[in-house]
Amino acid sequence: MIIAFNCGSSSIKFKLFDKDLNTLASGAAKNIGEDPTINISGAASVNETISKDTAYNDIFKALLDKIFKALNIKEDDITATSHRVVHGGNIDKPVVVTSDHSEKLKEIDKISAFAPLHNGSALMSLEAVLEQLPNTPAVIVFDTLFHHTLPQAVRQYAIGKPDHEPRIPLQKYGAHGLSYQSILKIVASKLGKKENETSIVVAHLGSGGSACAIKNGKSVDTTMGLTPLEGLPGGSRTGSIDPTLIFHLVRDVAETLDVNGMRVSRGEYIMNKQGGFVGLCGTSNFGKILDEIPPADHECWKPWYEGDMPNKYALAYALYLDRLTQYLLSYLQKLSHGQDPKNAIDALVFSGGIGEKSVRLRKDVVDRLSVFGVSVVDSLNNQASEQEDEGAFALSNDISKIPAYVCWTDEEGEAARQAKSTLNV
Ligand SMILES: Nc1ncnc2c1ncn2[C@@H]1O[C@H](COP(=O)(O)OP(=O)(O)O)[C@@H](O)[C@H]1O
Ligand SMILES: CC(=O)OP(=O)(O)O
Ligand SMILES: [Mg+2]
Repeated sequence: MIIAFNCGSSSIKFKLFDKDLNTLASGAAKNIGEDPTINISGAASVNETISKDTAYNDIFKALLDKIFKALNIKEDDITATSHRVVHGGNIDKPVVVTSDHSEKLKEIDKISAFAPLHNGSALMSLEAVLEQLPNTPAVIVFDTLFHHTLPQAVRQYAIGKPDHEPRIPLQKYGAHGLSYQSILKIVASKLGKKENETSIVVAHLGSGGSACAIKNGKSVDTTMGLTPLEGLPGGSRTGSIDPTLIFHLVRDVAETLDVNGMRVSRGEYIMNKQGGFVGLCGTSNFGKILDEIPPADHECWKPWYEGDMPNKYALAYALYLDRLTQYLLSYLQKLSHGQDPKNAIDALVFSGGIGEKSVRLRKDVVDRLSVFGVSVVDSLNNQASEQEDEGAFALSNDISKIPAYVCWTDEEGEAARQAKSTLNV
């Protein structure tokens, strides 16, 4: 069996697979930082809440303990573990670590400063797994790998050379690569196309959200950058802001703080932890935002970009829609590149917790993309969120020039697949 772990910013997800990568069990610690819960489903079921201030690493250890006990797993049952690490810099393949791992992990940890909410915690979690399973190979799989195909003019920032040797080149790396790879596979198969002939625009909207333009199976643009901060706002991330704003917002921007055992500058901490939905309306829970905003026919949305927002939730929602629409429009434009979008783009895909669950957001986004002839059928859009884990579900009929889909991302499946092929097991 293979276990894949996915350490996100607000969740730790796992899936247990048999040797043919059929899912045997899955689960997650969710809402980390707000009201954490642990649930496991499969051969056994676990549903628990955990204390609010439990540290990320302790939540991981509690989850690991429950996985082994509830599912009655013995050390020998596990052939390999797979671990999503968001930032791998220019590392161009998965990395295998065993109990004799410390040098390799130290090397990878040098990149952790470039994904401060993710890499450090993922590596701490990996150490906990290696302690529990010292004889089992662990494979580190990177989000950044999928974006190694970014064209030079997209990868490059408009700035001169650094005055020192940075740990990695200061360029766009992107993130959510395991998600995009899994979505590409699922959507291509749904469309009956080869991956390298499939061109899609994907919005992965979770606690951290990003979008990606995939042309013939290759990432050609994505919204996250040198770090996962760039691009869309998230649960607690600002997304792209004028970079100088932070110098005016707080004094001592460069002073460092301890975050999960890592030194992070105050400026970077604020942009990662006190921005986004938390900064705008005090919660990172998108469900709460949806509950508090006026209905779609309220006058504040007409026209949506001019209206005065009646409350902070409506403002957060309108701002999110504004930024998301801006990126998606530019990616649809980029992939069309002078051709009829119908011939150039196979699908627009919604994914991640928000994209998979929010009927309202999908409808509002698609309405704003109508210039590209994208539309959804309301009854399909309403049904979609109930399909839960059905691969990809079509939201449009033939009227839509570009069909819209919901795709249940399978980052853990992709992580396990990469581990299996790396180890040849
Ligand atoms: N029913 C729902 N409707 C809308 N948004 C939801 C719903 N359930 C969860 N979400 C949102 O999904 C996001 C979490 O998505 P997920 O992809 O699991 O995140 P991550 O992997 O980044 O931790 C959170 O913003 C959460 O509020
Ligand atoms: C890169 C990133 O933001 O990941 P997640 O959405 O899992 O936190
Ligand atoms: Mg995630």
